[in-house]
Amino acid sequence: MDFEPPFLKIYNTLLEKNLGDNSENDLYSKVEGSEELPLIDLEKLNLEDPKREECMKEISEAASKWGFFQIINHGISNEILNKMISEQKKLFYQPFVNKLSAETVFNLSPKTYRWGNPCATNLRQLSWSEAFHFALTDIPNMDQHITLRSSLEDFATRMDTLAENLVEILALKVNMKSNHFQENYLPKSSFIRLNRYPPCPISSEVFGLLAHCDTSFLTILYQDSVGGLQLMKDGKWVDVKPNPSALVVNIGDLFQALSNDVYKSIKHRVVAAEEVERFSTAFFYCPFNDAVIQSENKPAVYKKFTLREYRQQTLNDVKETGDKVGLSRFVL
Ligand SMILES: C=C1C[C@]23C[C@@]1(O)CC[C@H]2[C@@]12CC[C@H](O)[C@@](C)(C(=O)O1)[C@H]2[C@@H]3C(=O)O
Ligand SMILES: O=C(O)CCC(=O)C(=O)O
Ligand SMILES: [Fe+2]
Repeated sequence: MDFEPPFLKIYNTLLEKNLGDNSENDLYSKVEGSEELPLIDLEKLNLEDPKREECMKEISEAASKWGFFQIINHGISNEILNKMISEQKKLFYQPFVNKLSAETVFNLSPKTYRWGNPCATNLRQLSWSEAFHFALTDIPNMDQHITLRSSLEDFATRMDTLAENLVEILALKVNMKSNHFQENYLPKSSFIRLNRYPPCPISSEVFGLLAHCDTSFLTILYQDSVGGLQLMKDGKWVDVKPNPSALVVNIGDLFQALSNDVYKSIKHRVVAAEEVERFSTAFFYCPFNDAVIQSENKPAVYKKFTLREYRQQTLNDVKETGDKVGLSRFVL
């Protein structure tokens, strides 16, 4: 199919070198934890205290204990989510050569389309997936993509409001001012990442997406019903089972730093499926690039840094090592 990225061809050298090598072959051996990821009903936020307060507590406890939780009654309609996925499919089903030249062929911003991990140095770092990134600020200019633009706009508007509500609740619980995010981090550099995980003939050898933490304050993810997302909990990989009415929320590196490690940015990855393709859509809630990330708490765990510095460090690390090093680069 001419829309599939040529993973096998490009990964050939690394695969030939490593297939049959057991140290690289036990990729999925540690999977399975029995604990259930918190599922939080946001409907309770519309009720009177103590129900509302209880819900806020559930959110902050999940963010500190798990760094991950699922939400239901989140207010984003199935219509908006389905419309997004159907536009996403249309985009991924374009010929691979056109996706590669998305800047010229589709008149999209540079680096909108990404596939695999061009910097991988070993099997553990290969990723059997492709993605499109859309900065929220670029979406209004997508004149040549009317239906995609409208889906992205609807999705972004709802996700942005939801993310704002969640970060404000989380901020309150670590004694930050209730409008901390509004006052300090506007305009934002939030973006949407459309993910596609093609069927993978060597699914026991490579990941759909290698283990990473997100560079964001908070990420909200919509996943289809295929499954494959796993998160690290107490040293074990735990499946995030698909729930069609839920969205997955996770704390990103920036909120971990801002909360001085109260909230946790947790490693997660996606296991590749052999027979079926999988789609997910992620909203990364981020401040403007020169926003300073610094906790008020003492003693501070991290040096103060700007998002720009953090992104640059990540880029360099990925280029040099194939992997994102992350927050440990900024420990005091
Ligand atoms: C190779 C990589 C690119 C990535 C960092 C990683 O090591 C693994 C996942 C990628 C990801 C996914 C979420 C965000 O889009 C991102 C910016 C991040 O923080 O982790 C990207 C990284 C990237 O594109 O540089
Ligand atoms: O597809 C998923 O379930 C997770 C995607 C993800 O982690 C990301 O886009 O950062
Ligand atoms: Fe992620």
